[in-house]
Amino acid sequence: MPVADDADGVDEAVDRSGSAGDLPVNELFCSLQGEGRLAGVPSVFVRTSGCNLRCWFCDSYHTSWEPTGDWYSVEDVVAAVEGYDADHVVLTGGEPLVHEASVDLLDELHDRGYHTTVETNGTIYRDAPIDLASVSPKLASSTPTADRDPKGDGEWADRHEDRRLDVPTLSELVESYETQLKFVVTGPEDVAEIESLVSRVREAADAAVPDDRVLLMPEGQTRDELEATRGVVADLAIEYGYRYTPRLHVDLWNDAPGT
Ligand SMILES: C[S@@+](CC[C@H](N)C(=O)[O-])C[C@H]1O[C@@H](n2cnc3c(N)ncnc32)[C@H](O)[C@@H]1O
Ligand SMILES: Nc1nc2[nH]cc(C(=O)O)c2c(=O)[nH]1
Ligand code: SF4
Ligand SMILES: [Mg+2]
Repeated sequence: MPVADDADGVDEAVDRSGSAGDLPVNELFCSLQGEGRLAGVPSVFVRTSGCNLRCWFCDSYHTSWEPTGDWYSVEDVVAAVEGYDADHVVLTGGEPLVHEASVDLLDELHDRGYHTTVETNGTIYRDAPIDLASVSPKLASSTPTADRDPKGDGEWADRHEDRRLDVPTLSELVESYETQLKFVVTGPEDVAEIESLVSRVREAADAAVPDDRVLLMPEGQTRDELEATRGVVADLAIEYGYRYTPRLHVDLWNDAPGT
C-alpha cells in the first residue's frame, strides 16, 4: 500500500495506516552488505519507507519519490530478521531515522546481540544502539533540478537543497557513533564540496574523522551506469587519499530487488 506522502515528504501516517509504534517496511531480505567498511558481510536488510530528501538518483524510488510499504510491528520485524542466519542487520530506507520506531527496533536487535548498521542521509539524529552509522551526506549534485527530476518538474529542488546538509547533526552522529561518511560521487566536480564539508565536520565535531572513514562511492543504479563512474571515482580516491567503496551488490546482482 502507498505510504502517505505528506508535506514533509515523510510518512506521518502512523495514525492513519498503522498502529503507533509500527514501521512502514518496503522490503526485508538477506544479502551481502554491498557498501562501505563491512562490504561482503552477510546481513539482513530492513528497508523502511519514507524520506525527507529526494535525490534525483535515488536507487530506492519506492521509499522516496513514490513511497510504498506495509506496516509491521517492531516485534514482527524482529521475528522476520531472526528467520535468517545472519548476525548483522542493516536498517536503511528511505530515511530510517525519520521513524521513531526505528529506535525501538534497534533496541530490540541490540538486546538480541545483533550488530546494527544504520544507513542514513545524516540530517536526523536519534539516540539508539547503532554499531555503525553509515552516513551518506548529500552533495549539490544530488538535487532534483527540473532537468533531472525522475517524477516531476523540479518541485522538490528547493526543499531538498534546504535540508540536505546539516553540520551540527553530522557532528553529533560522528561524536556518538562509529561512523563512516559515504559520499555518492557523480564526477570530479563533487570533490571540492566533499573536502569543504569534511573540514567543517572536523572543526565542529569533538571526534576525529580520519581519511579512511571518508568513502567515495560511484553513483550508479546499474552495472552499466557504474561502468561509467567507477574508474573516475577510484582515481579520485587515490588522488585525495580517501577510501573507495564498490557497490558490490550491483556488481553481483545488478538492480534486482531484494539484493
Ligand atoms: C537508498 S539510501 C537509504 C539511506 C539514506 N536515505 C541515505 O541516503 O543514506 C542507501 C544508500 O544508497 C546510496 N545511493 C542511493 N542511490 C544511489 C545511486 N544512484 N548510486 C550510488 N549510491 C546510491 C545512498 O547514498 C545511501 O548510501
Ligand atoms: N546488498 C546491499 N548492500 C547495501 N548497502 C546499503 C544498501 C542500502 O540500500 O542502504 C544496500 C543494498 O540495498 N543492498
Ligand atoms: S536520502 Fe537516501 S532514500 Fe532519500 S532520496 Fe536520497 S538516496 Fe533516496
Ligand atoms: Mg541500496
